[in-house]
Amino acid sequence: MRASLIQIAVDEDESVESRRRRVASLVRDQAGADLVVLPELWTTGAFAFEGFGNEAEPLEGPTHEVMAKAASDAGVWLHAGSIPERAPDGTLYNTSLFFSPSGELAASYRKIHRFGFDKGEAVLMGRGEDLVTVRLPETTVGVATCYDLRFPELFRGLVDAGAETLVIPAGWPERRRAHWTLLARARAVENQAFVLACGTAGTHARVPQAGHSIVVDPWGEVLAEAGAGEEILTVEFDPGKVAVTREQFPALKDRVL
Ligand SMILES: O=C(O)CCC(=O)C(=O)O
Repeated sequence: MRASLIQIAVDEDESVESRRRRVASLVRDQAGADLVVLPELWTTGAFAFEGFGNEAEPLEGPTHEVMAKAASDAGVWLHAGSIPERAPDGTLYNTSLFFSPSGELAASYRKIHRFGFDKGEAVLMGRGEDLVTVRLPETTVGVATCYDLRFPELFRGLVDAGAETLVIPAGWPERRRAHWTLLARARAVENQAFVLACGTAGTHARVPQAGHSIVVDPWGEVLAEAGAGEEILTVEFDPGKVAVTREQFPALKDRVL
């Protein structure tokens, strides 16, 4: 299976509209991949809080339209990262969109753990409630977003729902880059699953982004890791390795809680 993680630079000198066009073109360039992954809140920037309200869109808004077409043009499964979604009741959510190769919205996921403690996303956005998995021909994907990476129980829930590949878009800051790579490996090892974690590059709202998108196999080996700048990280992996790892080292069967 071939996956491309598009680590976009999210800087303030590019408009949302032109970034959407640019990213759609990068997605189309990935024709031939099975799965393409974009980062969290790449239209606004994960730390550009004022943009959440200004740029919020309905689930089937402009990003949905452009990304559905890009997925079908490229013929790929597309985890289109997340958007600031405005729900019909006015609540904002950090919502991921997952398209099939025909451009259908196969799933959406509202981020469960909102970041910021008593500010930012944690107060501006509503909390998602549902775990989401998506069945691809080669693997079952479980989705999570950025700060969710710190909450192992969410990933256990995804594994219980059948997840073998964990896809995690993020806008992780450079300041805590060591946590990002450590936690990505930890989630892979403890769940005996592939982890595909796609971050952003650039600087917005004075927060330099970590980049360093990473793909980890079920044994915890890093298959590929990006640098700090804009980059497309492409990796081939065998989804069958999940079943082999879980059979040869059946630690998941020893869970007692
Ligand atoms: O947990 C972290 O250190 C970063 C989380 C974050 O930036 C986010 O969820 O947007």
